[in-house]
Amino acid sequence: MFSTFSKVNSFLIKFFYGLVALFLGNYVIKFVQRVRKLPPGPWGLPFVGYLPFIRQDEYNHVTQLAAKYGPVFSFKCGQFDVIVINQWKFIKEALANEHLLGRPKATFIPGVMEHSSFAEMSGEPWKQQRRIALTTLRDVGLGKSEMEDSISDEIKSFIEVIKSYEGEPISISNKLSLSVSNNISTLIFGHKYAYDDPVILVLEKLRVLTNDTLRYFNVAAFLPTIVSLIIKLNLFSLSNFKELFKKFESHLDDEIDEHRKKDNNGYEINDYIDGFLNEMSKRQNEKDSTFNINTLKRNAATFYGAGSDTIANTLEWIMIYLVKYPEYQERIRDEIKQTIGLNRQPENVDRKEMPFTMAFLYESLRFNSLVPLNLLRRATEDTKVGEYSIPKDSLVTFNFWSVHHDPNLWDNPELFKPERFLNEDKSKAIKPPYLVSFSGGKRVCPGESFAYLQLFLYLVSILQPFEISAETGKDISLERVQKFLIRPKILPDFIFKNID
Ligand code: HEM
Repeated sequence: MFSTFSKVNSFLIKFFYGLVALFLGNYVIKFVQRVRKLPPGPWGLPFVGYLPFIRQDEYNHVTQLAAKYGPVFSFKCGQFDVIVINQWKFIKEALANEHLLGRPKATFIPGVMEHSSFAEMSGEPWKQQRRIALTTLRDVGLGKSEMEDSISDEIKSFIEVIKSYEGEPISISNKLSLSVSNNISTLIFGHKYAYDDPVILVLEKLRVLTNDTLRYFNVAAFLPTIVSLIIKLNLFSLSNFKELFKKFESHLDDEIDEHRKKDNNGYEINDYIDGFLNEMSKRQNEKDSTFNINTLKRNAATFYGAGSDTIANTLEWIMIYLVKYPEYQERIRDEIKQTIGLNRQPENVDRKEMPFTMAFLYESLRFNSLVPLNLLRRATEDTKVGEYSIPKDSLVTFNFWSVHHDPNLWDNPELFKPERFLNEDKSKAIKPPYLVSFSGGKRVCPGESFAYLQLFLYLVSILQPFEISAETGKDISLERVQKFLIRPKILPDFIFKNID
C-alpha cells in the first residue's frame, strides 16, 4: 500500500516537473520568437521592463537610444513592447501605414478614465466618432467667421485683463489658459466661462496637475494591471487625478442635462454636445453603437483638454521667444504696422500678408516641439516600417522631436531662426512637410487649423498694444522640462508696456 502511494506520488512529482518544464520551454520559445521579431533595443527588468530607466527628459533619452540602436528600435515598457520610430524617412512611412492607426486598448490613464474617448478608440468606432465630431464642429462654427469673431471677442477681454495690471509684472500662465479654454468651450459647450467661475477653477487645477505630474511613459498606462493598487496607495498623484476627474465628469453631467432640457423641442445644434445627442438619438436602435453618454463625456473632456492646454502652452513659449529675441518682436510689430495697423483687430486672412509672423509661429512650433512624442499608437496587424518588423499589438511612438532637431533637415537646428521658413525673396512663409507638430496622416490632430487661427490672432493682438519684456534683471531661460508636453522650465513674470 505504502509503495503504491509512493509510486503515485513520484509520478505526480514528475508530472508536475514536466508541466513546469513545458511551461518554461513554451515561455522561452515565445520570448525568443517575440524578441527576434522586434527591432533591436535596450534590455529591461522582468515585469517593469525598461520603464524605470527612462529619464525625465524622455524625448532626449529616446533620441539618444536611437543613435545607439538605430532609427527604429524597441524596448519592453511595463507590460508592452514599445517601438520608437525616429527620422523623417521612417516617420513619414509610418504615418501613412494603415496598420499603425490604432491606439492602446486601455484609456489614456487606466483606472482614472474608465471609458474611451474617440482619441483612445481604434478601428471602425474611431472612424465613425472622428467623422461625426469633425462634421459637427464644422457645422457649429469651426473654420467659420462666427468662430473667428468669438475668438476676437475673447481676446479683447484678455487684453483688458492685461491692461488692468498697468505695466506691473504678470504671471501669465493661468490668464492665458483661462482665456484660451473659452474658445474650445464655445465649440463644445456653447458658452464661455467667467474667469472666476468655480467650474473653470476645477478644470484649471486639473490642468496644472496634468502639466506637473503626468509623464508620457507613466506607470498607469504601461502597468495597467496594478493601477488600482497604485491608486489605493496614492502614488504618482493618481488618486488626485481621479478625484478631480470625478468633479469634471459631474460638471459634464450637468452640461449634458442642460442641453437635453433645451433639446426638448427638436434638435437645434449649436455646439458639439447638441450634435452628439442628435447623432445618439438617430442611432438609438443600432447594436453596439459607441454613441452613448459615456463617450460623449469623454469626447467633450478630451476636446476641452487637448484644445486648451496645447494652445496656452504654445503661447507661453511664444512669449518667451518674443522677450528673448526682441529683434523678432520688433520685426513682427513692423509687419503688423505695414498690414493691419495697430488698431484694427487681426483676421485669419491677414496671415497671407504676414510671412514673417507665420515664419515665427512655425519656428516656435518646431523649436519647442510641444508634443515631442505623438499620442501612442498600436499596431492593429503585423506590419513593417522600412525593413523593421512591427508585431501586432505592439505600441508605437513617433519621435517628432528627432525630426524637428535633425541637422540633415534643418540648418543649425538648435538656433531659433524664423527666417528658415521664408522663401528666397522673403515674400512667403513655407511650411515643409517635416514640420510635424500636429502629426500627420489619417490620425492627424483635428485641431490644427483651429490652433493656427488662435495662435495667430493672440500673437498679433498682444503685440499691437504692448511691448513685452521680462522683469528687469531676470534672464530668459529657454530650458525645457518634459512631462506629457514640453513646457518652459522657468516662466518669468512678463511686463506688458503700453506702446502709446
Ligand atoms: C499647438 C497646438 C496643438 C498641437 C501641437 C497638437 C498636437 C497633436 C498631436 C501630435 C496629436 C497626435 C496625433 C497622432 O496620434 O498622431 C494630436 C491629437 C489630437 N488633438 Fe491636437 N494639438 C494641438 C491642438 C489641438 C486643438 C486646438 C484641439 C481641439 C480642437 C486638438 C484636439 C486633438 C484631438 C481630439 C486629438 C486626437 C485625434 C485622434 O485620435 O483621432 N488638438 N494633437
